Parts: sequence; structure tokens; C-alpha cells
Amino acid sequence: MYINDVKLSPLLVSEPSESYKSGITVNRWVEVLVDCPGSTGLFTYRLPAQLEIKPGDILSVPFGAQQLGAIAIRLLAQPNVDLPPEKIREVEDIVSVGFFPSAYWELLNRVAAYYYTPLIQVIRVALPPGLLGRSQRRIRLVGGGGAGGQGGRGAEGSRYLLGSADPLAFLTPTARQVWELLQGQPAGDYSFVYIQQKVKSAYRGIRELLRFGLVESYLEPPRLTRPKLQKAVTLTGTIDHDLTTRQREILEVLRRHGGELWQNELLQICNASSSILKTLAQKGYIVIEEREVLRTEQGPALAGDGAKSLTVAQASALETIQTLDGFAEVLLHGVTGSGKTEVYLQAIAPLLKVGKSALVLVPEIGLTPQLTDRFRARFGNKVSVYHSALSDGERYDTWRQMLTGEPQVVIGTRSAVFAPLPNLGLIILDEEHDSSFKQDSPIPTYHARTVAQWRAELENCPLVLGSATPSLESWVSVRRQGAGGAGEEFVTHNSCTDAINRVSTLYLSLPERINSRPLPPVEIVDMRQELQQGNRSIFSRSLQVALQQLQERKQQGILFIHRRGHSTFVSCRSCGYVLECPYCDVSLAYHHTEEKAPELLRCHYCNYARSHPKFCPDCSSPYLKFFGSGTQRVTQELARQFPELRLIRFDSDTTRNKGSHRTLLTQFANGEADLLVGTQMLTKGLDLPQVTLVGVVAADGLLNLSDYRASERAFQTLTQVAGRAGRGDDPGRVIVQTYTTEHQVIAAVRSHDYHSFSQAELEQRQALNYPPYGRLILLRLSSLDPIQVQNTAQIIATTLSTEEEIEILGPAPASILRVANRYRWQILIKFAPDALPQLPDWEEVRSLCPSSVSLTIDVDPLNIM
Ligand SMILES: Nc1ncnc2c1ncn2[C@@H]1O[C@H](COP(=O)(O)OP(=O)(O)OP(=O)(O)O)[C@@H](O)[C@H]1O
Ligand SMILES: [Zn+2]
Ligand SMILES: [Zn+2]
Repeated sequence: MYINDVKLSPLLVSEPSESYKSGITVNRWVEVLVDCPGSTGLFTYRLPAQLEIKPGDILSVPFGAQQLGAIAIRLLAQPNVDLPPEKIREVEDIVSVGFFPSAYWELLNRVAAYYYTPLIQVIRVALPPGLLGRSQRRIRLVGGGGAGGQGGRGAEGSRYLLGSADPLAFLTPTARQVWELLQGQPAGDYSFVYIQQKVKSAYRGIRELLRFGLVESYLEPPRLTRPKLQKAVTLTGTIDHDLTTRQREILEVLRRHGGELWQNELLQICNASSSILKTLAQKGYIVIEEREVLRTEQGPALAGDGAKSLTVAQASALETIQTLDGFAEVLLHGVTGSGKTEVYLQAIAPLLKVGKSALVLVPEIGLTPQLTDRFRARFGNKVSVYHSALSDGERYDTWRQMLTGEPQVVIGTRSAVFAPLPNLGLIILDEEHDSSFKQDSPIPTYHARTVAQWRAELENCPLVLGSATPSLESWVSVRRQGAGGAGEEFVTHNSCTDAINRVSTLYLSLPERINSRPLPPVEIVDMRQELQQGNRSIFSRSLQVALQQLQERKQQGILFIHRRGHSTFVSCRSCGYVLECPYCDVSLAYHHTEEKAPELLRCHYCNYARSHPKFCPDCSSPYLKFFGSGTQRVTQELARQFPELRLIRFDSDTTRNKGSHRTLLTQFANGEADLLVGTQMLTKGLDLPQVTLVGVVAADGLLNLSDYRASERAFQTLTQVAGRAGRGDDPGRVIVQTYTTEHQVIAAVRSHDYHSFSQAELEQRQALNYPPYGRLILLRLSSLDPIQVQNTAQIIATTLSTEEEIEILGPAPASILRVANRYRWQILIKFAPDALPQLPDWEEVRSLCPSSVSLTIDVDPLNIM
């Protein structure tokens, strides 16, 4: 035998016969990444002759005194001359061969290069937690069984034992010692580390035993990520006479449940102990065996749902998507309630039939149980969800299920863009404008849309970007630079090359809502006038009337508030003292969830909380006043002014627990409340036909952010929230309250005019060379030491200023200088994408940072504040 057939773990590798040594290549080396905190460089190892390794294989290597997971990066004909050959250690084993298919491997490498992140960090994002590194290497007797075991010896081993008086006389003392150690363990199985502790130079002895085929080495997956096994009970025999009534009862229960139950369930139902099951097993009535339980997240049972007959626009969009062969990027621009989801569902269905899988990326999964439900209703158990809120075990199991290659649909958040689906037939990014697709920290600071573009290209499948308010990046990529937009036409096949991605993007539009329902009229209320005319309430007269009517007409409404909590800050009326976070340069927000709950002051940056003081900490005055209004303040105000109105508050305070989003939304959908009051969370894809009224308490919080993207984000949020109204038979209406009625965003939201908004906004971006025209890289520096971080920022900025073709903005303190006791500075780098400037050598830049200052390179940053 030459080379072992390597399979997924547990993996068995035996040494080749002696004759192999004369073979072709003996001296081969491989550079690997080691999964060890703090180690980012490449390490060189020698390849044992019998191992065939390819880049992307997962290996096990000795590292210091440990045995670690590692990934093969590249093969070398010669090791680096600086390395003394005797210092180079040998690769132990292959844990998993061909683990990263080449397209996937290429994807990880691109992410690492583009986001200036060490490859191992990218791999960590892609793999479920704990997969690397924690595997344990173990040695066991071939055929199993030591002293107490019954196992025989493997064929390979027994060959050496034939016709020998002392069957192990040929072993060296070290090998013999290891052998005896293993014999002393009932299963004949110890960890490599344990054997090393017990036997001096155990490594040599183990090698020898491996060579004779007396033992085998295998890798045990980390405990955390081991498949979960549970005892299952299966009915085998027919019920007979030799049974007690109790035993008969248990078998009867089992039979009624289809002859199979988990042991713990059965015991619970029958209120029995496991000894009675043992007796039944001995009598041969049942079999008890360990079976794997998949810890994938299960949704509620759903009635099946068939394909809807499509509108003309949906049908046309679907047809275009289905004629795509191989890689293409599509922008599906459909107004709110135009039925984009139905297009996704029908585009996916035929793919599953031909054995392909689909990946659906959404901004936040907890917020959109409805979307997941729709997919489950259509595709049943072919749907799984993958996101960071799953437990490690759930993630691991879902991930393994993907690797099986079964045709399936994976719905996930940002990190699911790395879901290891073979045979990918389609990628969909729903609500593609949403900024939660971008990771700000830790590195890699990737945008799932950018990664999805590469992935679709590498897997040669289409990518569909869906939104009612496309990001300007996506919008520009369908427009020919300078020439008029593609937007006016119904379906445009636009193959222009865009300056940023150099990818041609097709434009598909769903310009109308389902059943030609109109978009809701948007009324803008000037709150300055309300005040002038004597209305001091936070609700305009118009909104008050609308709220009053809700109940009378048995309709439902949504009220959008920019902030959660009660008040944005608390200050003393006597001395003006403002209660601030001790760790951040921000004021504390007042939170009071319900009547008897404690009154809290909370920091929205570091989550510090303290009880609300009775007296001013500075002057002891009892007169503390609340300023600014969050969800909670608004609900209190509503309760005062509209005592009859039934409310549900929907924000991150009320949805802390797993499943609470779903519970609250279900209550609302069942008509248990008239009004849903909440934050951003409300804007993402809610489809409730009975909602007729949408109110925005104050648009100003959104409009006045100091970011170059503030207008785009405000337009998107307001349009999305407005889009929740009038999706059913009853017409909807939207009331937006603001102090800045003249803002261009407000005008565009009122007229549902994406085109003129984007045109005006793009002109400004172009003038200032901001994205999508110019590109940005943000350097974020932070440190506990305020002086050092400022000095470092200054030094880096000075160094960078010698580079040509890039523009440096800053260094500047972040808009909130101190968060969680760390002082934050930043440097913004602007450059033109076409010029392909020589970017700085980031390793050099990093070397300018003392150890007390941390530096994050945020490529294409979205949050600059
Ligand atoms: N062809 C169709 N016939 C009848 N109803 C449809 C059809 N297509 C979609 N619908 C229904 O129309 C409603 C709106 O669809 P959907 O939620 O997919 O809109 P959307 O475009 O994703 O909206 P948004 O961007 O606002 O989330 C849903 O209740 C959906 O079931
Ligand atoms: Zn005071
Ligand atoms: Zn804080």
C-alpha cells in the first residue's frame, strides 16, 4: 500500500512499508498557518513521504509542546535557507483533505488580500468556532481493546505476530512500553499527550507501532463540536406474554409513537426509569442505540405553501434570472411590497431539483422570522439558518450539513457568505443596501456584498441583489457612467462596465406593488409650526387624529422612533450636571422597561448600567430632568394621551431573549395590539397587511448625522419604514414629523422618488470624491493611553502623507473620543479607484504602532463617525 485513502475524521494513517523510502521525492516541505492565538506567520514543515498534501488541506502539526491544527498554504521544493534543516519538524497527519475546494480557497485568499487581514483570521470567520485547534490526537490499538477489551488485532499487525514465541520480541523497548500502556486501558486508547507524559521519547515508539500496524492514530474532533449523540429506543419484537403490565405499557407507548422515541422522551412520557428499558432490551423487545441529533435550529411547524402566480413584472424578472448561465450580477429593484421574495423563491425552486443549492443573505435573522418562515413553508426541511446567534453546536451541525452537498437553501446573516455549500446555484442578498452586511470589527472588515460578488464569480453562479432602496454602489454599477440611468425602463439589460467592480450588472425592476396597490401617501408635518400653533405634545395634531382613528377603524399602526430607551440624557435642573458614562464620553440614557422594574441609566456604547440616582451626584438637588425621547418615553406619552390604545414596544430592550422578536410580532399580527412602537428593527421586511398607518415621531435624528452617508441612510430607513403601510387591502398612510421639512431627503421620501434622490446625492459624492466614486480606507487607532494614541496617529498620518495619489484626512479624534476607556483616533484615506494607486505597505504602518495602540484597517468603511 502506498498512500492511504484519506477520509474525513476520524482519520487513520499508517506508515508505508520500508521499500517506499527509495521512492521519488523524499524531501518536500510545506508552509502552514498554525491555529494558535498570536501566531500569524507561516511555518515550514517537512512532509513525510507518504502524505500527499495540497494547499487548503487541514493538517495536524507539532508546535512547541502542542499538537495543533494547521492549514497547508503552499508546497516548497526547498525550505528557506535560513532554516537549519534539523530544526524543521514533520507534519503529523492530514485531518481533512481537499477541505477547501479551490474556488473557496481562492475566495478566502481574496478576502485576506483585499481587507489586509492575515489569512488565518479569514479562515476563522469562515469556519464554525472551535473547529480548528482543539482537535485531540489520540492513539489506539488496532482492532481496539486493551486489557479488558475483546478486540482482536488488525490484519496488518497480525502479520508480524505469526509464529513467534514472544509475539512482540521485535519491538524496541520504547515501542513496547507504549504498547503495554495501551494494553492497560480498557479501550486500548490514550491521547498522544498522555502517552508522551508516561513514556520517554514516546514519539519514536508510536512511530514504530504505527509502522507495524499495531496501533492507529486518529484525531478526535473538539468536544464542543463533536456530533451530539442521544439514546434512541426502537421497538423490535411483537408484544408477548412474558411481560409485566408496566413493561407492556411502555412498549405500547412506544408503538403508539411509531415504534421509535428518544430514550429520555420515552422515560418522561411513561415516568419510568432506564432500568426497565434495559430489561426490555435484554428480552429483545427493543433496541437502545446512540444516534446523532442534529442541533440545527428548527422553526415552528408550518403549513406548506405553493408557488404564487406571478405578476407580469415578477414573471419577467424571474425569466431573466433563469436564463442566466454562470456568473452575473443582477440588481432587483422592487418597491416595498412588490413581491421580491416570491421571485427569490421561484428562482430557487428549479435549482434544488437539479441538485444545486442556494444561499440567501439577510441583514438580521432574528428580525425577519417571517422571511425564514416563507422559505420553510415552501422548501420545508431543505432550509437551514446560519448566523452568529446560534449556539456553537448548532453552528457546527448546520455547517456539516452543508458539506454533505445535499441540495439546500441556507438563509444567513453576513458571515453566512462563507457557508461551505458545494454546487452553489444562486446567491441572493436581500435588502442589499443594509449596513449590517458590513463588519466594522474585528478584522476582516468585510462587506458581505463584496464577498458575495467574488463568490458568485468564482463559483460561476448568478448573484441577485434585492432592495427597494438600492445602495448607491449597486445603483452606480447598473448605470453607465455619465449617461442616463437604466432606471426608467422596465427591464434593461445593461452590460456597462462599472468603474468599481468591473462587473456588468443587470437591472430588473418591480415598479409596482402586488395587485397594483398604491404606495402610501406620505404627509410631512412641520413640528416648528405645531409648536407655534400651541401644540407642545410630541405628537402632531395630524398624528393624534390618525392614532385616534386606528382603534375606531380596527386597524393597526407602526410608530418609528430613532432611539431606544426613555431619554437620551439626564441632567440636573439646579446645577446643569449631566450624568455620563464613567468609561465613555457620552451621556447615559434613562431606561425603565416596566412599572416595577428598576430605573436604570445605561451607556449605549459600552453597556455600562447604574441605578438612577434620587439626587444629583454633584449638588444633591432632587430635580433631575430627562431630555430627548426614546421608544420608552414615547410609549409612556402614548399611554397618557391615548389610554385605550394597546401598545407593543419593539426594540432591543424588549427583545433581549431568544425568540422574543417572533413572540411580539406574532402578538401584533394576531391583533393583540393596535400599535407597534419601535426602532430600526421595524424597517426590515415586515409584511403585515393590516398595518395602515406608519408614523415617524422625529425624522431629524436620522437626518442630522455627521456622516457622508447620513442622507443615503436616512432615505433608506424612512422609505423602508413608510413601506410597511398599506400592504393589504386597506390603503395606507404615512406621517413623518420633522423640524427640517426642507431637507432633500424629506422631499424624496414624500414623492417616493428614488431616482431624483440618488441623482442629487451622487452629484455630491462625485464632487467630493466619496464612494461610490472614490474609495476609502479608514485607520482606526485606539489605546488606553490618550497621549500615545494621538502621537501614533500623528506619526502614521505624517508617514502616509508622502504617498502619492492618496488623500489623507486627519488624524482626528473619533466623534466620541473615549469608548470603554479606550481613546480613539482615526485617519481617513481617500483615493480614486481607477488610478490604482500604490497603497502603503500596511505591515510597515503597523510597525509604527507601539504595543499599547491597536490599529484596525477598515476597507470601504461605512461608519466613519
Ligand atoms: N404574485 C403574487 N400574488 C399575490 N401575492 C403576492 C405575489 N407575490 C408576492 N405576494 C405577496 O405580497 C406581499 C409582499 O411581498 P414581499 O414581502 O415579498 O415584498 P418585498 O418586495 O420583499 O417588500 P419589502 O421590500 O417591503 O420587504 C407578501 O405578502 C407576498 O406574499
Ligand atoms: Zn446638580
Ligand atoms: Zn460607556
